Amino acid sequence: MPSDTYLLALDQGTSSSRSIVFDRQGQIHSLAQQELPQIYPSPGWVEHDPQLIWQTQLSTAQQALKQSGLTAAQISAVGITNQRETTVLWHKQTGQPLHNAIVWQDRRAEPACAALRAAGHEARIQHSTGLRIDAYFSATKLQWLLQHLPGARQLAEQGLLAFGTVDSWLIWNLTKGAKHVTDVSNAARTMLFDIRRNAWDQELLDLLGIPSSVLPQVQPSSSDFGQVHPAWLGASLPIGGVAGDQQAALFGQACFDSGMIKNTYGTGCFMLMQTGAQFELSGNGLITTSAAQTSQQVQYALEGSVFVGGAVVQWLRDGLNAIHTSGDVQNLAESVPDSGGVMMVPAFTGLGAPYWQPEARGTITGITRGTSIAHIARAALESIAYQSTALLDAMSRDACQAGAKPVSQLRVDGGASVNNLLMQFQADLLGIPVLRPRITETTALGAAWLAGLQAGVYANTDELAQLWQPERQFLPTMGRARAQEHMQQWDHAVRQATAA
Ligand SMILES: Nc1ncnc2c1ncn2[C@@H]1O[C@H](COP(=O)(O)OP(=O)(O)O)[C@@H](O)[C@H]1O
Ligand SMILES: O=P(O)(O)OC[C@H](O)CO
Repeated sequence: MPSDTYLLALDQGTSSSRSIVFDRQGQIHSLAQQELPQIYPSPGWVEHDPQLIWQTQLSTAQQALKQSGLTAAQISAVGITNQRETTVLWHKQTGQPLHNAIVWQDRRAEPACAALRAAGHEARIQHSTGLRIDAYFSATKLQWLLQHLPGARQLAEQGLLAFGTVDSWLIWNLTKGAKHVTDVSNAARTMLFDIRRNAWDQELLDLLGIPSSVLPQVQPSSSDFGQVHPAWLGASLPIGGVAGDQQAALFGQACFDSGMIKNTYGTGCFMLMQTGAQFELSGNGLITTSAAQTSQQVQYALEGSVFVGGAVVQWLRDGLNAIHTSGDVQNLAESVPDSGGVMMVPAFTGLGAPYWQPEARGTITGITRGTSIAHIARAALESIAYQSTALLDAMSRDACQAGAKPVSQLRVDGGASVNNLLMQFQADLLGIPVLRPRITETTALGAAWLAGLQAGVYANTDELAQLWQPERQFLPTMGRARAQEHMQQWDHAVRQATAA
């Protein structure tokens, strides 16, 4: 392969659409980004306009290509990564969406989930999909659309409707309706996909009243997803890689071996551990999901998510006016030697894994007359590391119960991973090195790598593992006894938040 080979990654996230041109070494050659408007029709509901998802994504791809100074013919392949679970339903003949996309954060399907739990389906669903029954996943969002949109069920039964997560919707548009496909890592987030057999779960489809004609065809994450129509980027380009954003980040962090873990510190935090071909159900509050697959060979990951990660810093900025920009939090927090006994549990919307306490609410405890806003900022920052430590502890327990080696390092990315104070405290609590890579755009990089493998730009994952390099390593400096004391204080604070 010539060294002037490039890959284009489309990264469709919750708050923005981004496109990045990478060179063969994984260096960013050009990047374009556009905000995506959020729609909140009623409390707990979150929607996106599917046409804006498509238009912003296309426009950033065109911009990134233009800025790169390359011609489309110099791009070897296109990779797609996306916000997961978000549900789109469209008409196969007109290509028009029937409704806004229902976003992963949307809670409208909670009553349907409660009914499934009450009817005793939890174990059956977890056994096949690896998931807990929750409105977060696509299944009950799709069920809601089919039940509430006039004529939708009839159209679906006539085979005229297409359901897709955001990757499917983008591919449908990029190929001008030639492909209705998805990859295993996105299918795994629908709560309709049997991740043991790598196939849609017909029994579950029947239970939820979902006609199989609406479903996309499922492929390995690195495979032929069709061609971008020449009308869009000036040439026909192969789409060779597709993965949900968190699985793409696991891939982009080169976590190819069982036991390797990455944590993405964005608005929330998403921690994934590669578990290889072995399907394991967590005994410690995590979910099992498909990792990106480069062949028909199944690959799994354990996943835990923290609902409020970097968002606690946004709250300091927008809710408390304690800082001007998110980056200011480091100086403020560093102006005091520690949090002075203050503990913050940012359970603004309940607590996710491993606690699963939807009713919990945020608390700040340990305030004295000497407490300043700096102590609160430090406690807020530390809460991100505490929550992530609880996830890693759960993963370590699962790994240990499965007879795996102890976790030896954590790879990090996402907006808040630039914060050195946070990363050092994370390493101190965990007692293992925290590694921040040179390229922190690991989500897009993962999609580019998946596409590059399919296009023959890279021979195998060993070659990709060589490209991954740390920019900085944070080594633990705190004694283990002190770290455990900290975690006990955190556990105590969580008990207070869940009792509130
Ligand atoms: N220096 C910083 N220290 C701590 N948090 C930060 C810093 N810079 C940005 N953040 C937080 O990172 C988050 C944005 O990260 P990003 O990866 O872009 O998130 P997302 O993909 O969820 O939109 C915001 O919640 C922001 O408050
Ligand atoms: O778009 P992000 O980065 O907020 O990620 C969203 C996740 O995929 C939701 O599961």
